[in-house]
Amino acid sequence: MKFIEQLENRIKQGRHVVIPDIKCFSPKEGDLLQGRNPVEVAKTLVDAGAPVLSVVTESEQFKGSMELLKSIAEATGVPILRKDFIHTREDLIKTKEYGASAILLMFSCLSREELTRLYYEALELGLDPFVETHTREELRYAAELGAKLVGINNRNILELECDNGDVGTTCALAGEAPKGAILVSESSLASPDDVRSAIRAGADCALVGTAIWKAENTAVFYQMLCSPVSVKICGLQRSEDVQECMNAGIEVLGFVVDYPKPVPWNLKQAEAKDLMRLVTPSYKTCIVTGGKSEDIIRLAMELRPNMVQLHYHETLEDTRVIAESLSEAGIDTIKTVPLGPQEQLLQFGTTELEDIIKRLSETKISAILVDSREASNASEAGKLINCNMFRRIRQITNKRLILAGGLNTDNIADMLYNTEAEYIDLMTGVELSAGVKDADKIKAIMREASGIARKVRN
Ligand SMILES: O=P(O)(O)OC[C@@H](O)[C@@H](O)c1c[nH]c2ccccc12
Repeated sequence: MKFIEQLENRIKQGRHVVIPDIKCFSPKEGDLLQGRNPVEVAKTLVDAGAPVLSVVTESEQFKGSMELLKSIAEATGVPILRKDFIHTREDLIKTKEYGASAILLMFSCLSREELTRLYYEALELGLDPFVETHTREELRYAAELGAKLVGINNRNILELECDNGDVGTTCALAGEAPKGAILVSESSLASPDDVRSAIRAGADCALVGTAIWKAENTAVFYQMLCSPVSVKICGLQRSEDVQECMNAGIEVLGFVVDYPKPVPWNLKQAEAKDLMRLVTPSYKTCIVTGGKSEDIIRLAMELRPNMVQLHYHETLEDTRVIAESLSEAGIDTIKTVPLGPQEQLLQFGTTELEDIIKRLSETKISAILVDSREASNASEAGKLINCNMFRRIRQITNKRLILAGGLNTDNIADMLYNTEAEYIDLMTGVELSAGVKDADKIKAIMREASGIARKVRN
């Protein structure tokens, strides 16, 4: 039970547990190695914290091998799941001989009788059976079998990863998973947010292959996948700070552009463009702006960020129009909710926070940012928001909720503990002076956000 035990121990520690899939080739994406040695990549992932590994040994479609399994088992020493199309007892014996601790058994290519027989033979040989499902019925059968380690493949493996399955499969099926089993969401997970969605839906861990192989920095990307909290750093103005954020695993890099009021972080469109060009695809860009809807939409179309944050006097109607138009272009909209009564009246015609949140939730925005800093005090040092209020807001919306305003290295641990925020946004709290970020502070924030030093709630 080495594989299961190792996973269980890690799940208890409160970080998101991600099983990296060592996969040389994807029928959909082609060569994933790009000249790298898979054994070295496996070592990098274990050094980055991977508690276990999965190795695809299937040779025709995925270009794996048993020798690869053996080399990785020897080089890393962590428990390994062998992924292949397993049919016979001999396959199991060989799996054990080559150093794996767990074996994949798939409903998609085994009858129930075959799977049941192999399940018990695996146990007898001291291998942890990993039962892979894709439907409700298969999950029900996994429960009847008493499986302790159950995967939901988000894709239909018989289509060799070419179908459009996504984390939605896990969200739809997780409720049906056998109680007490470790539930793994596998395939198609591309970002830390996909991992969070799978875990929010009820998975205990995620198995990620392709996305890890496509990332520019394997270790940093792996750590981002394991971070329960997503960090956004705003007000970037210098190329070295953009680089520091990426090195530290900051998920969202924010640029204040054409803000209608003078603030020290403001960039011109061309300056923002140059900085945003440095951001590689594992990270997301956000422009923070405000003003007239048409200007905001035009700016977004020029700069093509992943998201636009409306942080000025935009009304509910402006927000609706902007979010609608940006979502068609694949750009997410974040709206900052004003906390002062005057701004609330101006933008939403009411001072009832609950109403404001409900109305915003009906628009196409993807996230609501709760910030003590608003248009009237945009350049002052932020003060902390009320944690109870933040938690209350979360009860009334399904939108992502971003915590912002006055967060810094001194208060981050308490604020994360008291709000249970999954998305946080910092600006002045990681600065030496306006627009100059401090790499050490950024790293300290990441340590807290990734759960390494997190207080655990009982
Ligand atoms: O690369 P992805 O989309 O993260 O998927 C990994 C893994 O789930 C997938 O490779 C897989 C799932 N089940 C399998 C069975 C055999 C071979 C491969 C697989």
